[in-house]
Amino acid sequence: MAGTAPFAKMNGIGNEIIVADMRGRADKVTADAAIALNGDAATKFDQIMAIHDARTPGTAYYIDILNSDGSGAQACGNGTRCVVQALAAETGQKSFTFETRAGILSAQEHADGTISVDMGKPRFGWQDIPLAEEFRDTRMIELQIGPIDAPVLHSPSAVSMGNPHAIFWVDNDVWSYELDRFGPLLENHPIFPERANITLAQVTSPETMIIRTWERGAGLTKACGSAACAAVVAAARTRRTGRSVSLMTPGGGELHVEWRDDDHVILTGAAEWEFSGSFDPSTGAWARDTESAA
Ligand SMILES: N[C@H](CCC[C@H](N)C(=O)O)C(=O)O
Repeated sequence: MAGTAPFAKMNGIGNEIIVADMRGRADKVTADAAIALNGDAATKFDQIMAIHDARTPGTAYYIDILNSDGSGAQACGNGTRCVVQALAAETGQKSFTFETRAGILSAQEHADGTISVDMGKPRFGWQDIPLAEEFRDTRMIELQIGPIDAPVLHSPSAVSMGNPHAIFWVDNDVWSYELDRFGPLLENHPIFPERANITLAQVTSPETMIIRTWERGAGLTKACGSAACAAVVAAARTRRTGRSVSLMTPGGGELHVEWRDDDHVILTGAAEWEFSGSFDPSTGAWARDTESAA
């Protein structure tokens, strides 16, 4: 055993995040540790953002992202903001370049404490998302749930933000859908060979929308940053909104997404520290730091 590692329990507008400090060590946070931490009400989380030493010149750190079921994720916008806030508090630095399994991304903390993450360029090709079969136009794919002649949800847009997303457009109240019931079926639908994050989006104006997300590997969450990016890109592509949109999320928090003319998608929002502790990255056994005990 390589010894315990420090962690901070944080959230990105309600998206439950554990930032794990794995710098200077060769081991990884295991799926078993993730499942154990998620099984404890005090450390229940949506994603672990494990900060490792850099692998690539020009990047500060490699970030390994785990979902609460122990699976890996390529992108996590809300978690990346938490990582930036933790590192900015530690170092005084405001801008960072990270590597994740989806590639290199940059992020910065602003004077008002909000943080912007450059989530990179969206991808729309069916093999890139990925989908199991060819769709020439992923603005609307054939997929529905509910009675065949009166589907409850149908014809989502599909987008990769490094990770796979399906966005279902709803005209009426986004809260009226049983996403906890449909989420698992859609996440694991055979059309998504790597599963998918499932979002319901209600466009309320060309600059605003409300989203709810069932996350791949994590279930219902209070916010999902990459889903916010996917929803805005898909909404702009289908002329439902412009390219700069504020989103309300189930936790009550607001995110802002801008799909810039250079094709990069910028996610902006807050991050919040809750408490710190140390944990065993192989088992998930943990203890709260006494000075941060509530
Ligand atoms: N909460 C994250 C997304 C996690 C995505 C993950 N559930 C997956 O792709 O497997 C966010 O803020 O972007």
